[in-house]
Amino acid sequence: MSVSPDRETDGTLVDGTPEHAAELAREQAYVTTLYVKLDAERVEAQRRLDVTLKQTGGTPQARTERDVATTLYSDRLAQLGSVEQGLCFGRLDFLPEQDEETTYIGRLGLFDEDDEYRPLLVDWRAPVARPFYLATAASPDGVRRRRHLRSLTRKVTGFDDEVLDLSAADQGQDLGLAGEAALLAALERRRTGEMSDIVATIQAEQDRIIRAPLGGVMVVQGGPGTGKTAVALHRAAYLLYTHRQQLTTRGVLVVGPNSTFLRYIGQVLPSLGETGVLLATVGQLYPGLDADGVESREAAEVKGRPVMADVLANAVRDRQRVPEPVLEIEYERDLLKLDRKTCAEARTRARRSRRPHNLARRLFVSDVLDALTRQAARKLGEDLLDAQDVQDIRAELAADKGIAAAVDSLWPKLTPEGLLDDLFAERERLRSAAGKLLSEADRTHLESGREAHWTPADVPLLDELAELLGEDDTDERAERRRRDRVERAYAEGVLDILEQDDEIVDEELLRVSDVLDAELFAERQQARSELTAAQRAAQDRTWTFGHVIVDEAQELSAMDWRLLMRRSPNRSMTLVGDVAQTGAAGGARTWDEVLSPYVDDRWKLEQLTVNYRTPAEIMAVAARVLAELDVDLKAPTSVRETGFRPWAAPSADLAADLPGFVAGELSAVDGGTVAVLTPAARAEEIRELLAADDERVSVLTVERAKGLEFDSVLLVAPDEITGGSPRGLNDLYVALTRATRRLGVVQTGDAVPALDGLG
Ligand SMILES: Nc1ncnc2c1ncn2[C@@H]1O[C@H](COP(=O)(O)OP(=O)(O)OP(=O)(O)O)[C@@H](O)[C@H]1O
Repeated sequence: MSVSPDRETDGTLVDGTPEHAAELAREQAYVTTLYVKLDAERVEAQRRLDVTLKQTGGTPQARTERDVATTLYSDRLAQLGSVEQGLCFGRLDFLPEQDEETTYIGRLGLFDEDDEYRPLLVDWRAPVARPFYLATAASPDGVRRRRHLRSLTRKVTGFDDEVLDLSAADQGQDLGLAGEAALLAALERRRTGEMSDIVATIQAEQDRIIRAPLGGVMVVQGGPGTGKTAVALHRAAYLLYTHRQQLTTRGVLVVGPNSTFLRYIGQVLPSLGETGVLLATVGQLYPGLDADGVESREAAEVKGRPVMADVLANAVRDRQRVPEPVLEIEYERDLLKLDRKTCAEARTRARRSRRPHNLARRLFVSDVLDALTRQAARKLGEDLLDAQDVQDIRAELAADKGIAAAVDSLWPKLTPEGLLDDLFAERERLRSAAGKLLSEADRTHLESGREAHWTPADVPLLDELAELLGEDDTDERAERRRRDRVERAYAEGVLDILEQDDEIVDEELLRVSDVLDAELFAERQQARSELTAAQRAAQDRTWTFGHVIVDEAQELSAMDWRLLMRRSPNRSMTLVGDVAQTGAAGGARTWDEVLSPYVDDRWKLEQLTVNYRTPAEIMAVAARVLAELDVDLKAPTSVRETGFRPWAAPSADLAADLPGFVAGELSAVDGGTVAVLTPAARAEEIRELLAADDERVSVLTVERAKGLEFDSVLLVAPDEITGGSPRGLNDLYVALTRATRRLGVVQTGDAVPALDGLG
């Protein structure tokens, strides 16, 4: 290669030189054409939507066509709107022998219709984009150069090149990073309180997880800051792109630990053009409730134990009673009697049906009515009655309020909420249902933690009860089946019409026949009532998702897992977490323990090893805590150093000292975010202390800070954090690893040995 002042020795252009400026101008020109194309697509999608919306009336077929087209164009418009920022962020140039054209990579695919649909921009999720994330100097996959484009609004502000030849193979590749300059720039930026997407800088170990096959259970274990949350969300976007057919109708569920966390990650998927994902906490997975009540750690732990499934099953059985010894019922100025034996037989038959309580009730009621009818008939003189008379008597008995009340007292209709409320409120009921399954102390926790609000740990119990109780919706279902038949016949006709109409099916969108058969179509049409799959799923407890992603999965209890497994009967799941960060008393110690009841050993473990968040200086402190937790656990390797050493300071008077520490950190992070992490018992006091309304400062317990990150972290009273729970050291580890730049420890009490040596 000839030596040029415009070039580094590896052939990359030197910033500030004329050749660099010329190249930047060429990239700007190309990116400008992409935005012109994007604008044209928007105009066209809007035009088609307007035309569609203007159509009114017509046959049912015409209305259906219109609804399909409206949804397609609205989705398309939303997608085109979401990719404005950083539309194109990468470029691949291939080795001459590859005979491949230069490829530009971005947030969605754009094609040139006038040139045989030549790709102008390749969606990051498309297979051809893969070398952008995977190619390395040692294994270049035909790639000669990878370029990261930097931009601000529609202006290209710069680019970073990597030439993938072997002479570069050992440079800065210890961690196998791709696009190191772009990556470090992304990591250095100030945090805003909302997570950003990482499409431009996904690393190879992350890419393999994002693009793993849809089926089966995959666990992604990784230390703090290794990008588990980022990977989980990008995986959702990838799966929706690659398996749209399967996933748009059933939807994707992403479960997070609390609402603060969901707000933090809420913008990532929309920024990737995906809106059809349901983000929820376990506490939100029981329709009609947003269970955010607070209770003691002990009560939550007991509620999460697997034996609670048996306790609840017993509680339901306890409500299926028989008279002791006879129940007398007044009927038409006479007395009918229900004896223990008759009722016990009816109960056995109903239980043996294995139907849920409210459905088995029909059998019980029917047997009891038969017995009462026989009695009433005998009194009237059996010989005088024909079959119709007997049937009439039965119908009258069935309609009698006194008899209904008597039957109810033996086998009542129950709701999950009513039953759980009674169970925790009435000592005797709980004692009977728990038997030896819970100790007296356990029961006291359940009784004493009663609040007006349902708590997150109540939700899996309510869900379990909903399964045990069932809902007697026989009449509704018959009506639904009738509607289904009509809709399906109708859908077959509509599919034919759509197939023939190119106006309706945009080339960039999926062809209707690719994604729908008549059955699916009918299913969608039913739901067409303006709701997305995610919205419908949120209202339907029995909804099963196409894929379930769980973040901070280590925190879930055994009962939470039972609920989630019901939502994913096909076991298509991605579970991300870190067993070293488990804070919940009933959370996971090992993944095997969590999963073996459901999938035995048929699950796959993937690991993430590089920490993108926490600088090496802070990670060195956290690693000491981790070693104390378990010598076999290895902390992830930090991708960068900041040169800033974490500090510790004693404080005998927090009220006097803390505001000053916070102000110091705020100015040090220059517009960034500061978190004050506190033991739960001090949270209120500290919130009052720092009452000044600065949205850059958050006061959080470690539990609430899980999964979040801040430019600076001030950790108050670490000794109270470690001493505050049986998993105190895990909590300390979580707290230390929330910082992206700075860490300060404010000691109010005893020193914590693992933190010795902080300056
Ligand atoms: N490839 C990447 N490019 C740019 N930023 C990244 C990349 N991977 C991760 N990050 C950033 O690193 C930070 C940590 O990522 P994330 O929160 O997903 O980690 P985590 O493993 O879920 O952490 P924790 O276990 O502490 O919750 C985030 O700011 C994320 O955007």
